[in-house]
Amino acid sequence: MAEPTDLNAVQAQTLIDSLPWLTLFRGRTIVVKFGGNAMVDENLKRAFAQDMVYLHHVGIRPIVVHGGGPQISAALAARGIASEFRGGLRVTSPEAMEVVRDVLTGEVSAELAALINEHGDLAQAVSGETQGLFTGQRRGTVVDGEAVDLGCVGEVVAVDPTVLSNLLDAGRIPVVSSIAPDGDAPGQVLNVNADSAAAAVAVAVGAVKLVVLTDVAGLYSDWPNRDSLVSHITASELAAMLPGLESGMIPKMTACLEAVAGGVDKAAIIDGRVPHSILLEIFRGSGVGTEVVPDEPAEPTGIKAG
Ligand SMILES: Nc1ncnc2c1ncn2[C@@H]1O[C@H](COP(=O)(O)OP(=O)(O)O)[C@@H](O)[C@H]1O
Ligand SMILES: CC(=O)N[C@@H](CCC(=O)OP(=O)(O)O)C(=O)O
Repeated sequence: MAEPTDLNAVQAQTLIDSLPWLTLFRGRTIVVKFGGNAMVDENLKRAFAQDMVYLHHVGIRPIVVHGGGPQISAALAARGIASEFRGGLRVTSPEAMEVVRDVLTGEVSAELAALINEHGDLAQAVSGETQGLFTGQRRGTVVDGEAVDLGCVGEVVAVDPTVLSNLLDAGRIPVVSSIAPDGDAPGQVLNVNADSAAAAVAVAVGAVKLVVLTDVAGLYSDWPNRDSLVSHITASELAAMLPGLESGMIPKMTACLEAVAGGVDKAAIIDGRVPHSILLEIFRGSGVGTEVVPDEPAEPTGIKAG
């Protein structure tokens, strides 16, 4: 009988190394945010769909929340509408809102669900408008101390996770787009940043982890130099760093903070340009990008360190 080759041994070790993580995450819900910038490459989209199917088949309950910033900007440009971002959020006129909704729910969600469904009838696209999933509220932002009106932009102020838990219980993979009905103006919808929507979902379903795939390796403390990647940061360290962050990292890191503050064990920003990076994030002890964890719990009263 042939001796196992080194490659065989490495492959077997890789599988067995995932055992503790399979045990830990089996039956648990993980929310995965797939950013629009990581979504521009066909092969990456296909690899992402495979990863979601893999997680599903090993007994993890993935929920996908997707972005689509570059896709929305392209669709607006095709209609002669310029894109403007303030504090990482798109200024959204009522006319632009129609395009945002069409792109996110009509194109991006449908495409991601179809890619997953090439592996079986698994994915179901839903938006914040589906069965009362999200209730939104208009929000502006503050840039350089000045209040900025963003138009039809909102945040998720309430989540009814029933539609998501029903889908998960039925063995499906929900694919969520970040459109929310305006709770204060019936009939109107709001454009919600997808990182922020993903955090709201993660908290509402009691997810064990929020993983955000983007087009950088993680959070750099020396942006834009990219010499020092932050691999591990606590909630209070991140809160102190937030006011100095720029553009797309503002909503992303705010979302990580909201997720861990809301009871999610860990939020991770990882490089969506690396195929299957999410499998490394989930099935390896050390993360692959930036992990955000809650502050260390205070030492229980009455017990002294030895
Ligand atoms: N400190 C930072 N570390 C890493 N990326 C940063 C930082 N500050 C700003 N960025 C920018 O944030 C971008 C990611 O946000 P965004 O473009 O909204 O991505 P996504 O489509 O994945 O949500 C990066 O491509 C980078 O240009
Ligand atoms: C209010 C706001 O900025 N909404 C985002 C929604 C899509 C999104 O968040 O996409 P990414 O994850 O690819 O950035 C937008 O209009 O671009």
